[in-house]
Amino acid sequence: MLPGSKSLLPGLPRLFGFAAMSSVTGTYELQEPLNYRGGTRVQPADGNHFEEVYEPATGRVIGKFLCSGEKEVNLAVQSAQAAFKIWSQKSGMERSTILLEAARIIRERREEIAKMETINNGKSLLEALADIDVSWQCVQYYAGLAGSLAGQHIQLPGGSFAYTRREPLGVCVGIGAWNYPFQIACWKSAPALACGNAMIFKPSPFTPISVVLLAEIYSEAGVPKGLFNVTQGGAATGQFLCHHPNVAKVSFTGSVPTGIKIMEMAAKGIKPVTLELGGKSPLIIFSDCVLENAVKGALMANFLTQGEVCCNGTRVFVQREILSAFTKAVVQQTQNIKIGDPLLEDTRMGPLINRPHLEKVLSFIKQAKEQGAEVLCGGEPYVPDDPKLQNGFYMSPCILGNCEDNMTCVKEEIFGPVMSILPFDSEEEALERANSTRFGLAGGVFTRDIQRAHRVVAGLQAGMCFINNYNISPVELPFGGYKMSGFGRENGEAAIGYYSQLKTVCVEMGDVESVF
Ligand SMILES: NC(=O)c1ccc[n+]([C@@H]2O[C@H](COP(=O)([O-])OP(=O)(O)OC[C@H]3O[C@@H](n4cnc5c(N)ncnc54)[C@H](O)[C@@H]3O)[C@@H](O)[C@H]2O)c1
Ligand SMILES: C[N+](C)(C)CCCC=O
Repeated sequence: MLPGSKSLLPGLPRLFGFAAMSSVTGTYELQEPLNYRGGTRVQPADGNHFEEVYEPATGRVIGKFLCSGEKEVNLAVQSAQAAFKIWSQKSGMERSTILLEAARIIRERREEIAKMETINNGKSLLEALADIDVSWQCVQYYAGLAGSLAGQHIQLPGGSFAYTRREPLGVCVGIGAWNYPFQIACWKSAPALACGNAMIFKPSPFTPISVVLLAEIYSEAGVPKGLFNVTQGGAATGQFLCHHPNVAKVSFTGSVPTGIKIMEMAAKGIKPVTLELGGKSPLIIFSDCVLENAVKGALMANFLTQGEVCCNGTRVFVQREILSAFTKAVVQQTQNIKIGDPLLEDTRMGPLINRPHLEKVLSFIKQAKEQGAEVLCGGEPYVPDDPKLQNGFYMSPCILGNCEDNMTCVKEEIFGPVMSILPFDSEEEALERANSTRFGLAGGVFTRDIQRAHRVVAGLQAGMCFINNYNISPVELPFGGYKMSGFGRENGEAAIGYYSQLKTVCVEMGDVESVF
């Protein structure tokens, strides 16, 4: 277990029993079709253009796929509708049995899935394994809830009564981002399927591979053919899905600008949406914290998955009395992060997702310098020694000092390994500055003062708050944003409400009293 990690990234302790795996970086070639429909991998029935798939560690193109067109989307919806008829008639316990089997298979195949995730996304194998553990735990958690989904019984005068039924919505669409490809698909599909829905999932075109493994696993576990389909493509494919009249709900994870478009499309069909969007979250470190934990927390808040994490605490507010000690320690530990081949066990930071994104992150750093920030470490392209990695999309993790609230690096989501340090003096000041953003996904506080800790998180305008830790994600906890970071919740019991609808049945036990 990582020191102090406790239940951090559940499953991490298992990792250390994991046999050393030699790196196969630079060898994988994509061969099989990536669409999944009717219980099998298929080539799309039509398409608009081809997308290349990259291995970020080497910069190699490992394959390409045809982005699905309207005809393919229609077929996927038809397939899901047929499966929905069967699945929605099953009892919660029947669904639970199948989902438990899916969770078991994911757990059994965790190393293979994690390896695929690392090859396609670039995150370290250590993190990918933890992601896959969170994924099977999520499926297992909703399998556990499936059997007890129930309504209410309400007594009415004269022996009459009413009851409510929790019913599925129908065919739900899940649209995912590229930073947690397999985990996002599980966070959406597990509650959706537990509630009796079917799902069509469209991953990001940057990371199309691992979600097809999930589709195969659901089939192997025994879901009806077509219950979980994968449709590949980018914006155009996503639009066909969102506009489809037989789609009942859209659950989206991605950026704010795309989230706005998703909401507009869903509005046309009065479809409910869940929006898991971006953030620029604050992490407030008080001078009475356990400094060692606060430093570790700041690294966890900024550098998982190369900083490409929606809920990262990238605005690190540090009380002035400990600014110097905190900055020295955090810079030192950041410089020690081992960058390189993400499939090697001791690598802690892999490449960013692709070349344009790397350049975008570097340009944020250039702009930060122009606006007066000081680069305390990193922020440069990084070229590993291994010749096969030399065209990969690596950079050194960056810490910016001398930051001010109005700088672009402090206001905008960078989605890369860039931490901004901001000194503060009082609690009131820190809270006001922390909330001075259009985002509201997450926030954190490090302090030994228990009253202050609860007071500060109560004041934070954010959906996911941490006290004396950051970026842990047990599946029992609801996760989602305030303000422009979205609405709806994933994980926890709360997600059930977003994948089901209540029917009220009013039962008369006497005679009808008519006013006519
Ligand atoms: N809140 C969360 O849980 C969470 C989790 C992960 C990532 N994110 C956010 O995601 C962003 C990074 O991911 P990204 O670059 O993949 O985001 P993105 O918005 O560019 O794309 C997300 C998904 O939407 C699809 N898409 C794009 N345009 C579309 C359209 N017009 N109609 C339908 N679908 C469309 C993409 O193909 C992709 O599958 C960051 O802002 C990050 O904070 C949020
Ligand atoms: C697993 N984490 C680190 C909480 C990230 C959740 C998904 C956000 O990008």
